[in-house]
Amino acid sequence: MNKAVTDIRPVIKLGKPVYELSNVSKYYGDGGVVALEGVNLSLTKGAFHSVIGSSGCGKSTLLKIMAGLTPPSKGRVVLSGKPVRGPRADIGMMFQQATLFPWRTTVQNILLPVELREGKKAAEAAKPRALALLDLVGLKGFSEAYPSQLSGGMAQRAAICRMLVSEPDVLLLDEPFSALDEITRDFMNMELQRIVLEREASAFLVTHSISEAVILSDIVHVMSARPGRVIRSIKIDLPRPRTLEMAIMPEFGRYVSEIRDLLDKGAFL
Ligand SMILES: Nc1ncnc2c1ncn2[C@@H]1O[C@H](COP(=O)(O)OP(=O)(O)OP(=O)(O)O)[C@@H](O)[C@H]1O
Repeated sequence: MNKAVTDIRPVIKLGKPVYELSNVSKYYGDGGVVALEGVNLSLTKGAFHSVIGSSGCGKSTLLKIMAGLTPPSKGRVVLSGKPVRGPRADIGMMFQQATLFPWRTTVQNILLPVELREGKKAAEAAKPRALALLDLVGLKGFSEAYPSQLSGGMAQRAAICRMLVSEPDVLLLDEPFSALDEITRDFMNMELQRIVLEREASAFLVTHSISEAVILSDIVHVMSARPGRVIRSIKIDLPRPRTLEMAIMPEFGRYVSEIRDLLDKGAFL
């Protein structure tokens, strides 16, 4: 048996914990599908965390539980000292597809969460913030454009604005750029890093890509195959801001092989 896998280390803490998951399990149906079993995670304030694991190991389930979209069958999820029992304004989410409503303009799409939560007046008041966010993501001048007039990368930038408009402390990202071509995806990842650093937000990214996890994260959590558990949390000691050129550094290569080794062997034990 691979020694690294049996050596389950406690999660490395970088700063103040903002999210705490204790012993979280999730069973689907009448308990026939054990998606997660005893997951313990601690996310630190202002840090970029990612979770990687084989297909079906429970990554999206974990994210949905963290977002309050589905309850855990067992265990506790606490964010900023308060249990997560449903969607909250301090949690921002982004998925693989931008899912913008085609009949709303870009800015109307961005303001939708505010409108749904606080009404039309509050959404109108938040418009300058939405326009500033469009500027931040390089979409200045596209506020009145409809989704059909945006490219895939532009639509995902608009989705970033929609996630940020409520000024969440935590960003939960479920493979947000995996539908984009590689060049756009690399670029968007660097943009994401810039935004997260600028806003001092905490981020949690679900990804299938080892290099994406390493280039973006302070900590990479490796999950076992179903039922998913966090088998190892690896601190990535590369300087910030990260650049795509860092992928040729020997340390980068070492992190990638360590994670690949865990996924090849340990994650399937
Ligand atoms: N609503 C549901 N009802 C029943 N089973 C479910 C449900 N959602 C997920 N599952 C099961 O739970 C397990 C974990 O699914 P999940 O989508 O969380 O995995 P994942 O790691 O995100 O997968 P992928 O990497 O392929 O997207 C899978 O076996 C899946 O079939």
